[in-house]
Amino acid sequence: MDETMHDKKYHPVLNHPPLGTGNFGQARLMFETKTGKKVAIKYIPRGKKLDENVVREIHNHAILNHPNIVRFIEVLLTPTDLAIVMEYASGGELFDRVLTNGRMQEDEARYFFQQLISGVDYCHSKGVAHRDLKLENALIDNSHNNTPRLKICDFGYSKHSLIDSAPKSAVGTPAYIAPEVLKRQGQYDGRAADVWSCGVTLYVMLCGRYPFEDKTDPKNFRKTVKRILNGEYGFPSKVALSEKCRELLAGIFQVDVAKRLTMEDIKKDEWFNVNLPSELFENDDVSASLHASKFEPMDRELLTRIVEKARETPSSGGGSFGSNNYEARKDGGDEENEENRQPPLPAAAAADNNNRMSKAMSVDEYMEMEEDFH
Ligand SMILES: Nc1ncnc2c1ncn2[C@@H]1O[C@H](COP(=O)(O)OP(=O)(O)OP(=O)(O)O)[C@@H](O)[C@H]1O
Repeated sequence: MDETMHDKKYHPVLNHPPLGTGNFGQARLMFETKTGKKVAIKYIPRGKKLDENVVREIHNHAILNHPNIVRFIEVLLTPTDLAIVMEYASGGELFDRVLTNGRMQEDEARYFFQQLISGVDYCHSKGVAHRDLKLENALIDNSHNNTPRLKICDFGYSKHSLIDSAPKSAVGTPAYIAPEVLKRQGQYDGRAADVWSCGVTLYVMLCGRYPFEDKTDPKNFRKTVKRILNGEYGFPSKVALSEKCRELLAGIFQVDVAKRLTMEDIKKDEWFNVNLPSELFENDDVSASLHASKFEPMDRELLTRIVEKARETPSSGGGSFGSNNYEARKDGGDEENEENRQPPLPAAAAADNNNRMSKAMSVDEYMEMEEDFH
């Protein structure tokens, strides 16, 4: 693997702050040198810390090709990082849209929910359960004639039904985790858990807060867990939702997985079908090919070889735009921008970007944090 390839193929957008920083690395906006096209590249520092999550993220993301999923382009190595190259979604996170504009009317929330379901349904049809669906992992792409398009991202917790072991671990983001996942009683169906998280996403768009938080003590994870396990939620008095919309949410928030709506049920739901764009559920591969001009999934063996190489101790020296070089750039003036990037947070619970309940990690980690906290 030629480690200078990255620098030849992509170059940075000058003075652009990082798109964001996750548990594993940092995402940056870059240009494809040949075409001038913008791409998002996620840099994950090389070394032994590159774990199974990263491998799964890459393998599962690489096989997906759908208009409502951020398109995976390729992985490359720099001397310091593993670089995951993806389609760039220019409109930021759906989370920020709710932060900025407040809760949505039913029509707008349905518009995004339909696209979310279209993307998740496609993932499931390819054997992939996402397991960390939330507003922060739903990006907006504004490049289609000013019609915002939802793009699911971050497959770091995803599982493939054939390749990976059946999901057992309680991972995800507390406010969005399904009760059977929280119970930690062995294997669960990742698809049903995704349905639950889609319901939480819809609720947050409509109500501007999380459904299972205790109103008087929203940051108390134990209380939230209890309410999730009991399927206990209500609606803010100021939010007037139609009966059909409430029925859909009630069908999704069924603690008993056997009673919970499936993706098929949601696709037939009356509220869901209002103004449903016909192309959303046409034959997925056909509709995908309409949107993504040519799609050749990166060879699985090559992917595996690159990730294996990335696990080796990084070579010294620079020349790349990996994490080490990024430090140098920060000194060059990005730091201030980076600090100012977050919009001011309103009081509403859904707007709390530092809320521990909106960060993905395992439930055990949360429990430990809670112990320390109390
Ligand atoms: N393709 C993309 N287009 C535009 N912005 C992106 C893209 N991918 C990621 N981002 C932005 O960069 C941020 C960091 O992404 P990243 O996937 O590294 O971490 P994360 O989703 O926050 O968390 P983690 O991977 O640790 O669960 C995201 O929150 C998102 O706002």
